[in-house]
Amino acid sequence: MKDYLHIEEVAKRFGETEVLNGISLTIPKGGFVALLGPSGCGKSTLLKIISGLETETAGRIRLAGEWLAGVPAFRRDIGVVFQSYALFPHLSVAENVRFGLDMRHMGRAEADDRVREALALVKLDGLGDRMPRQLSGGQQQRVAIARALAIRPRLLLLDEPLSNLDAILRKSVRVDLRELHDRVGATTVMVTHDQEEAMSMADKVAVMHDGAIEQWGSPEDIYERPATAFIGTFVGNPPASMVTARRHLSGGWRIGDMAWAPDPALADRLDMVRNLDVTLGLRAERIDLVERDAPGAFPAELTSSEYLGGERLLHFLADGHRVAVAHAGASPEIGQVVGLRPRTADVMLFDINTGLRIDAR
Ligand SMILES: Nc1ncnc2c1ncn2[C@@H]1O[C@H](COP(=O)(O)OP(=O)(O)OP(=O)(O)O)[C@@H](O)[C@H]1O
Repeated sequence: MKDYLHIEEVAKRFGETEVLNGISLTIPKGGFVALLGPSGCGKSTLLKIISGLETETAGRIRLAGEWLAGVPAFRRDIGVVFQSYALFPHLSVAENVRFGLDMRHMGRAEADDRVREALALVKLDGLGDRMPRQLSGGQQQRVAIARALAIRPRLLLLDEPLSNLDAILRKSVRVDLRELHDRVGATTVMVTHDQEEAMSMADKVAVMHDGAIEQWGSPEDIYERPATAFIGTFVGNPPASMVTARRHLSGGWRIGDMAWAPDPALADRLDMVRNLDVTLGLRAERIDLVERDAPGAFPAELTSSEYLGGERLLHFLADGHRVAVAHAGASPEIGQVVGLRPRTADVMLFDINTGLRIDAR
């Protein structure tokens, strides 16, 4: 079912404040979608509206063929996992997982089976009698997921599910979560502000900004073809560096006050830009370090260097613009001026005024 979850023009206002302005999304059965955006962009509000904990001001939502308007949260068969896990501290692990089943007045034997099945799914078999405080953070998070899965939800909603875990655990749990999603055939919507999490787990990502979806695409689309400069600076580790190039009246280009002669193929692309100024989006792994006056390069001074194991992330200043470069060879000295040559085909061009990407590569 291609439009298993169908969100149509959903808007939300709190008083005068418009938090969501007409969100539309369609998610197939079995899909794993991430809502990615900075704090305050409205992603949690959208999740709450889907789950029935908030009511939309306008628009409508259909799940598995059923319009949800007026259907209370507990009748939607949606499993929700919040950032804080919200386990009941005075209930055992099994009782926590059972909670939604008791709410649905499920018979004891069937509920016992479901609890056992859900705990096995998250690999916590045998820990049903423990209390939440006797579990690690990662285990508690899995109990919260087991509780959401026990009701065999039509939809699984995850709100920043990994944010309470330490960095190492987060990386392994994100693999576990994705595998679990595939194994149980769930359909999942996850909210996160962490681009790495969104890109590594989801089939499709909705990048949200100021209550709207700025781009909807696969992780590759979002990384390779960001629709706006905002997305370029939000996605990627490190994010793309943004550099303003200015057309010089006597021909050629400048970066700040420095003359820059882009290689001919890039110059052709730049020549199609109508404005005087253009924003170049440069990915750290797609810039070569060369002699300062090598063809196609612009000069930049090394200001700091981070060792990342295997390679370094070098931070340069090019006449006021910060540029990050991933580099595996020997590092220049701090303060040294070298040439940075962006790989022509990988340079992203954005409109200086609107931030929209100019050319389709
Ligand atoms: N009940 C409410 N009443 C008034 N304003 C609210 C309410 N809930 C959320 N907001 C506002 O709506 C905006 C979006 O909030 P939301 O929690 O959806 O953002 P978010 O993208 O999930 O951010 P975060 O990652 O920080 O949770 C914020 O400006 C927030 O202050």
